Amino acid sequence: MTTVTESQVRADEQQNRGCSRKRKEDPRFIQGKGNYVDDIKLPGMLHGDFVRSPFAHARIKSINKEPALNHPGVHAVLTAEDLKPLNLHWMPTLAGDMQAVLADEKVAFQNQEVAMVIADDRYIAADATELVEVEYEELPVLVDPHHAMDDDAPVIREDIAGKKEGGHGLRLHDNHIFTWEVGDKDATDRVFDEAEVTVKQDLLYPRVHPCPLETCGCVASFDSINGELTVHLTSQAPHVVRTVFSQLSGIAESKVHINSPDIGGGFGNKVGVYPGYVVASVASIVLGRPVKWVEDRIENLSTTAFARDYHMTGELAADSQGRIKALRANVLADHGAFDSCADPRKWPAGFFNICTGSYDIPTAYARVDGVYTNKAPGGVAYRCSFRVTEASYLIERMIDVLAQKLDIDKAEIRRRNFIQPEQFPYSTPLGWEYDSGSYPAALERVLEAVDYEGLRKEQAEKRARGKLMGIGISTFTEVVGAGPSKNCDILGVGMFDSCEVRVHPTGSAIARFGTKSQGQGHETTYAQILGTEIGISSENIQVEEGDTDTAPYGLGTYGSRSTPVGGAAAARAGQKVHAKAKRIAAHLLEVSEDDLEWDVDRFQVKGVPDQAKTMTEVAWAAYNDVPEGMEHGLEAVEYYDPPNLTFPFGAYVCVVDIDRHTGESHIRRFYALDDCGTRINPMIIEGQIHGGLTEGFAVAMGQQLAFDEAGNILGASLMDYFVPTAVETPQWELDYTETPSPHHPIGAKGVAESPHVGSIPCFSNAVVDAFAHQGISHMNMPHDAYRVWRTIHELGLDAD
Ligand code: PCD
Ligand SMILES: [Cu+]
Repeated sequence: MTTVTESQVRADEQQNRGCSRKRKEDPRFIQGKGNYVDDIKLPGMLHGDFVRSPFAHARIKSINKEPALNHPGVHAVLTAEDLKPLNLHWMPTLAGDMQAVLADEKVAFQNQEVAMVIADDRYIAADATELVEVEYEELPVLVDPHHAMDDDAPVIREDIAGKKEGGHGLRLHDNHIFTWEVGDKDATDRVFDEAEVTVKQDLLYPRVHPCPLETCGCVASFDSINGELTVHLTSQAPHVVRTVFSQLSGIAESKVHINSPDIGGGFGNKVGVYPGYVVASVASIVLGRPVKWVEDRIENLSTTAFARDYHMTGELAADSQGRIKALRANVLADHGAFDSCADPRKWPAGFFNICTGSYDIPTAYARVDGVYTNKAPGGVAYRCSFRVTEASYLIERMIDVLAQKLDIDKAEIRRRNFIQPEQFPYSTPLGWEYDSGSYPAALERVLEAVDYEGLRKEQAEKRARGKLMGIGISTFTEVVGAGPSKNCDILGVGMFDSCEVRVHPTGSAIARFGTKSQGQGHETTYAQILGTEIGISSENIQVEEGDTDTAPYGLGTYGSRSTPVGGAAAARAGQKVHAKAKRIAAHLLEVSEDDLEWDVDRFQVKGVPDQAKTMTEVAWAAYNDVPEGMEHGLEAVEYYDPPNLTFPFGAYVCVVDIDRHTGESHIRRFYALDDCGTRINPMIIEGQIHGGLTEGFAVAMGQQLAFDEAGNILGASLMDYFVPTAVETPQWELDYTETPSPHHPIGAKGVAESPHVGSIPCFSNAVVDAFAHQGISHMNMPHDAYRVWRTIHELGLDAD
């Protein structure tokens, strides 16, 4: 009895896996001691700022740098002409396309980078950008992707005009990028032809932006004596950047040093390589001084990677009982002027083929066509594992559309279609193998928690009185943790991830990873994973990421891959340390390994708990008393290539009251149950879910990057772009179930994106549900007050 309690006390003191311990990184963040790129100041550092195009599509007739060069404090003005001799005026994108680093003879989106002014400080640089005289000849502008493939559409990319092959296969038009098809088209068509019921709906997922609080930036510093390039940069994937920089510049990868310091939010915006990084690096090489480039808010919103812009048509075929027989999805994807979508190389539409969701749909087919338009490039996974948000929106909206058509309750139709727990591992018709899930239980738990029956009764009463109340449900499945390297790579590098851990003589440790936290709390949670495996406290394990000189190679943090891949590497590296420690302990105790048992932080002789060696003792011995033939030291390295992705899921309910005079939505309740398998730090998970739900609320209720007919971006500042504060943000109610991943070493799945992926359709479903009795089955996002009011007004519901 006493020993159990006593080891429990020791386990609690370690604050390892499962403990809601406070975040180790927070003392520095909350005391203003974080170190962000813009905090870095090097001796002799200069500052760059871009001259950007006012037009969305125009030919550059001439550029006159002289007036800017004559301005005091200006050191250089770089244009595409200056980069040409170095062959750096274009750069390859992650999607197999090329992107202009500085506009080469023409511009193809508003605010495109045309020249960089490098000056003594940021203010001089900004002033001097206005002195650079650029003569433009305007060209016809293509804004609407639906007209991209018209015969008379303006050709956006003259550099590849007439090319029949792109980075992802055949091109059908000069503005066409790729067609991506998955599933069985003929079989799907046949099911639709014979189906009792079919529904079809156009769904616009507008262009939005991840909008991290810290914008993108870098400080590039070239050491001409040793030929080494150091770049401090806001990257979610520093090692990939190092490889790209080495390939672009011809500098040996060992002489390229990329360092991502603290990052103030990434959300997918900081995955790609931006022109600013390249031009600042060139400027540093040319001028022999460090050069800093940091975007302002408008530059961030209007030029660095956007997300979504998916113009989708969803179709379901079902029987009269609402059992789905087939799904068909057609998507037109607006990728802007260059295809710099950040997806694993072989996945031009990301993981959009998760669009069959949590449902047992026997037959399916999806097609995505990417096109060029005169908009900024991007296509990043804004809190979503590569187009999963779009997929989840499609299926969660479509199942509601079907429910309304058949007049079946929206919870009931989900019940009738769920993949059942005993069907896992489950193979989907579009190619995934879901590792585990327990969907019906999650839904029932949530319905009970919110008193779903009661809410429906209340809604009926309110409707009778002319009031608008909506109940939204979303029962989504996410796919996170890319990997497996056999089908996921970035520029040819397989998507494994890594952990290196070293236990010091006195029993504390340092661990380094190939991922990169942007606020997620990796310094805490990785330490907790390692702590449990090794048997030392998370407090005594220092976690480092982001410096490519010291961290092992890894593919970075996005797509909620850190826990599924980096976390797995941590667990396995910890297990390797444990195995060696056990041999040392056996040697110290003079017994065979088989006679030892593990208890929280020590090896003890079976049945004789007094004879034990703690990890602190073992660590010391690793440096002075190891068994014969064993190397000294106590460390391990793991490069983990996951056998599959992980499939977290959830069940959400949203209750909204809509004011029929103003169109304003009040989210009265939002109940979110998430299942991410084994939970490492419940408090961090709660924070991640709050963040994801808030960003989901932002997207569904207000975010949009809109353009006018001339391709001018509308509202690219925080005056217009909706970033909810505590004032607008609803109160979240959280819950969980725990279905471990069968293939992850400790059963953990990712969690950070799930609330975003799952909540957006839930908000939409709630808003639409408020109008269901009026025959409305879909409304496009964002559901801001004006747009909702327009629907109310068209229906005449605001009369009196
Ligand atoms: N089971 C479990 C899971 C998880 N966790 C935790 O949580 C977190 C998270 O995780 P994950 O899910 O794995 O993820 P990651 O990878 O780490 O991260 C990423 C994500 O994350 C999120 N979140 C966040 N937060 C913050 N603060 N910030 C940021 O920026 C951010 N971002 C966002 C995004 S967008 Mo993408 O990139 O789009 O794709 S993707 C993303 C960490 O800490 C971890 O550890 C735990 O605990 N448990
Ligand atoms: Cu995505």
